[in-house]
Amino acid sequence: MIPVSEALEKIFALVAPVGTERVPLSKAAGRVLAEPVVARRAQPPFAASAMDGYALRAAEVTQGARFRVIGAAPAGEAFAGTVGAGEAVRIFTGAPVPDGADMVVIQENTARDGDVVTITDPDRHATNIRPAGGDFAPGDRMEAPRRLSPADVMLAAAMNVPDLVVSRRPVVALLATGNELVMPGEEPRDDQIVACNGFGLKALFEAAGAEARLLPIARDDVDSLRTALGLTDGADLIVTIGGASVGDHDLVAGVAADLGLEAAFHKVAMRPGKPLLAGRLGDVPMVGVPGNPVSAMVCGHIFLRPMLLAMQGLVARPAPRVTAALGADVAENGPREHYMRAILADGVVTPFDSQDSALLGVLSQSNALLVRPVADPSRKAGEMAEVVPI
Ligand SMILES: Nc1nc2c(c(=O)[nH]1)N[C@H]1C(S)=C(S)[C@@H](COP(=O)(O)OP(=O)(O)OC[C@H]3O[C@@H](n4cnc5c(N)ncnc54)[C@H](O)[C@@H]3O)O[C@H]1N2
Ligand code: MOO
Repeated sequence: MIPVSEALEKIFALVAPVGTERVPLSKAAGRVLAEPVVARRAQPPFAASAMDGYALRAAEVTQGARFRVIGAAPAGEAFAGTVGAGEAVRIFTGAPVPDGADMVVIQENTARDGDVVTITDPDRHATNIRPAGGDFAPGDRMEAPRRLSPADVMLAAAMNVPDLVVSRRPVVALLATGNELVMPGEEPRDDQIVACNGFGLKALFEAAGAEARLLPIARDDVDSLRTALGLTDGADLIVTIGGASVGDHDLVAGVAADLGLEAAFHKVAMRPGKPLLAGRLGDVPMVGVPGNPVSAMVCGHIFLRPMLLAMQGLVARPAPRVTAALGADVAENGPREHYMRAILADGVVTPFDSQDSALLGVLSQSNALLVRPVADPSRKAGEMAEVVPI
């Protein structure tokens, strides 16, 4: 058994960025930007009115001052002339401010009569003009790599860049193994169970930006496993579920070894997740997660998600942690790092009483994993602890 930190290093050593593709803005949200976005123009591209009102000379704004309205500037239609002394241009939000004007008086502070506008409130605390380039200048950059938020996509669009170079989505082949498994919706025999792990992991991987392909369930025999592993062509990562432990029917490590798996490790000092294995099958990294559903998902959060982010060109780093006060006393921990299913709320983390790695209901109610270091002594409520939000 190796420590979690060492296993994670070995996991990162198995992967490299999967390459890039160009996608239109409409498909870019949530993807990892692979090349910087460079602004093709300034924003605003001209000094723009921030309000509906009258463009004129600020120095002339006094109570009751009157201006002759010499034209109009709707958004998208600049007024071509120059605003002189005693003149104003009717202007609307977003329109270019005409030459000669250095202030927009909002229409609520004026009275209009024919082509004359009178100041009714000489409030000069704001010019109501957005300077050219006040947001960004041509050549300004949005740096890569970064996960593109909706606001990032909006910024790229404003920079007049219609498509972006992003990391390809890593393709994950997900292979559940076990004679006891049937697909959801089928009629299980009394001695069978419904395969759920693949669905949880698929959802987790896709939320991390990957594309996950659920392969048909492999039976606990060498031929079935070999066949199933042969269906992983084109995958950037193979993830097997179950059959990772030491029982007579736990064949994954053996079959993968026969197929040429270059093992990185098998067994990690963590709970749950001890039987985790990883290596390289030909050119393709492979990770075998344990069959217990909670173990599979915890390994997903602690190893596979960081791995998939690194494959998309993001910095290879462990699942982010926060600190929180314990909401209950906890007993001393043993020789494996314990990831306890817990609820994190208002800076307090409270683990569930039952931590059996088969309890899907508890996992579903949890929003955090309370991390108990190896050999951590018992702790009192109120002491600080590390937590991985999930
Ligand atoms: N003698 C020992 N027995 C076990 C050890 C050990 O060290 N010595 N380790 C235990 C630990 S810890 C774990 S975790 C499990 C994991 O073992 P496997 O990876 O071999 O998983 P399976 O035996 O195939 O399955 C375990 C459990 O999970 C259910 N399962 C499997 N796949 C799915 C799926 N896709 N969806 C839902 N449920 C699944 C399976 O039916 C079993 O109930 O081993 C311990 N044993
Ligand atoms: O390590 Mo197992 O994953 O406790 O259930």
